[in-house]
Amino acid sequence: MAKLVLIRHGQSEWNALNLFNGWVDTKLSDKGIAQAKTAGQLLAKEGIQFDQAYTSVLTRAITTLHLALEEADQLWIPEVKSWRLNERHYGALQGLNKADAAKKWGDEQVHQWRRSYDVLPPLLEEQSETMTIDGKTYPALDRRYHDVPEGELPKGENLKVTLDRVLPFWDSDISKALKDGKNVVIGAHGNSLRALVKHVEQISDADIMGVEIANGEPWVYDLDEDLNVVSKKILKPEA
Ligand SMILES: O=C(O)[C@H](O)COP(=O)(O)O
Repeated sequence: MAKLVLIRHGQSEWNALNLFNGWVDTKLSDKGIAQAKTAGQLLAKEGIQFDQAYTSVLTRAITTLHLALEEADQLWIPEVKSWRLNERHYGALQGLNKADAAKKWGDEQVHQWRRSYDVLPPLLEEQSETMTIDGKTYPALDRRYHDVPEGELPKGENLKVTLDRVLPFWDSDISKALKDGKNVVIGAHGNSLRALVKHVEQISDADIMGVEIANGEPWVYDLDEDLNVVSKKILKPEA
């Protein structure tokens, strides 16, 4: 039996502004920092001893993982970062305000882009290394992606495409650690984690639309040796 803990990053600066984030490398807001620390306290209270951590190459997930592990006194555990755990690439929606997008394209269209399994967002015409919004420049598709296989650098992804690029890393690294009985923590993103949850819980394409993962609330699974879910709970801060 092994434990798998999924933590969506705390609120990012762009979550706070209600902007589509995707692969743009924004930082945690003050609220996000507090949520990450609370996640660590919740994990410490559960007494979970981790063996291995995984995270994306985006600052908001890495910082959340580190703050949570520090609170749980386990910042020392081995850690692997992979672009395959990045947020879903939101294509040409990145940097747009979600409410403005709903006014322009309609609530239903935006809901499909955000929650459906296989509807692609409008794609980027070209990839750029930075993204500037309200006079602030953020890293986007920069040198950290030099190891992405040719043709795989996304211009926009739905959940299906996200799952397709998360799975090779699940198979090569994460599932192996779990099968070795290691307790694993993954610090990642709303949609890369929804993709993993779909796979782990074998959720249908239709039902995954209703799955939401809140910022900074750890999802804790007990998995058997075939990685079937034995139990699951979501740790929530006291109201
Ligand atoms: O990329 C983003 O904007 C968020 O991290 C996830 O956004 P969503 O809830 O619109 O999928």
